[in-house]
Amino acid sequence: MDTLSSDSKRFSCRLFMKHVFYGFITEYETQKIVTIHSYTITALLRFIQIILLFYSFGYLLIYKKGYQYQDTSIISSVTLKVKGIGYVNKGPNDSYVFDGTDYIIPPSENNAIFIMTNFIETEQSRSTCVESPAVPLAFCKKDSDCQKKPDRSDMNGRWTGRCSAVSKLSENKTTNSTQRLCEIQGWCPVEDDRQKPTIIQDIPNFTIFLKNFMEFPTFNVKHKNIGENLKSCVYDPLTHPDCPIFRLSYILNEAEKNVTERELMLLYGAVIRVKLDWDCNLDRNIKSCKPVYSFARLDTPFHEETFSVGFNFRFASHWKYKRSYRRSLRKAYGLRFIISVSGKAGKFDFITLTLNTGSLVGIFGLASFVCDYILLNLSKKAAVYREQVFQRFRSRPASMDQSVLQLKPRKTDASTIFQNPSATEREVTPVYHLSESPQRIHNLANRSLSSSVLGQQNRMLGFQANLGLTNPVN
Ligand SMILES: Nc1ncnc2c1ncn2[C@@H]1O[C@H](COP(=O)(O)OP(=O)(O)OP(=O)(O)O)[C@@H](O)[C@H]1O
Repeated sequence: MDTLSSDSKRFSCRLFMKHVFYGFITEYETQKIVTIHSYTITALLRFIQIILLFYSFGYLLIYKKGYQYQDTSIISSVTLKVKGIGYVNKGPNDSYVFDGTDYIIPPSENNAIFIMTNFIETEQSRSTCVESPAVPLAFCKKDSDCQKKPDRSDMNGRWTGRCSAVSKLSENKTTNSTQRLCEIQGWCPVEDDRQKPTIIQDIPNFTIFLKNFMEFPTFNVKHKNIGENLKSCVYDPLTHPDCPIFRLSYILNEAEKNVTERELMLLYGAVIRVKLDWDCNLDRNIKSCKPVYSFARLDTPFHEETFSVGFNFRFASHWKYKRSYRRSLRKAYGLRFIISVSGKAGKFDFITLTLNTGSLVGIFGLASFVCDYILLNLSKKAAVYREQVFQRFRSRPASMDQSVLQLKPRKTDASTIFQNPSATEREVTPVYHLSESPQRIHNLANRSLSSSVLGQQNRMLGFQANLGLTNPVN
């Protein structure tokens, strides 16, 4: 039984493949125009056509400039210059002034700039001193505690093996107590980053000049973000949208909306992304092409981060005083700006226009496809419409078909569905050779006609018909 059914499946598969193959080489399909008077389907067709017209020609071709060859490769160079005078209050009548050379570290970077907003400074010389209480291994009671201590990466020098007493100010800085810490040999005194930070004032009023030169190599077009006859200005989206000089307060506001976060950014540092986005229509004058500036914060907000907040690093300036080496160590917190430039340029191109128009015409044909599908499969009179739309025409005379009916079934014979669209399995007629005896032809015919193979074949053809490919079988 199983063998029989698997044989029949294989047979039906083979028949189907043969049918498809013979159809492919022997059946030519041509269009037939059928006019159907239906308000509903015509209204639907026009509605879809209007939508597709707006989408394909309005949106894709005109708004998205489907007539242009577009390219996103861009070569660019950015230089940044910050101006502004900051100051640090040391006491009631004591303040230090900081200019660009002091707070920009290093003086020049590629597509980035760091502005120091806060720092901890420690004057040091090479000697021995107690380790910082921030190092957990530093605490001791006697010298022997400091001997054979392991070396750790967070240490500020090398253990000398001595335990020294130092005075310690309480949290509220009112009482003095002593604590014992292991001594180290290194740059002394060690930095204590728990001390009061030195915040540089007036930073939000600084201005930053973003100078960008760029080229679209595909079109051999060069451009810059500085307009002609540009006078001293500061960017404002309404009054000076073309000015490339930005106030830091504007950038900070754009990058971070929360006031507390902004204050913490100045205290602990942050990373800000500045993006220049060019979108140039080269069919117009290149001078009318302006970049769009956008600013966003790249580091994690302080209320979300616990392990490492902000942005900081250390650097030192060295000098020699009375034959001994000295240095000023600075732990610098600040704003790091990363500049990225992206761009797109488009120019009219006849080949692109031709190719895109072809695609758009194809999209436009979707309207008829949808309506045909509804008409032939979902509408009440689908069967009637199908009968009118699909037609099989045989160029051979009917007599020839009759004679062929007398022939023996060949292995290659596929069943044929005749013109009647409501043909059932029983109307599917195989072809026979005359050489067979009438009894054998009768037996063969009965077996072929009742086989599930032809039923399946008809169902497949029905499926094809649903796709609008051939004559359907009900
Ligand atoms: N961050 C800034 N804020 C305000 N103006 C700036 C800034 N950077 C540059 N400028 C001004 O923009 C103009 C062009 O700057 P550019 O650096 O090309 O010229 P410069 O003569 O080298 O500038 P400067 O010597 O003043 O630093 C100059 O007038 C300059 O003073």
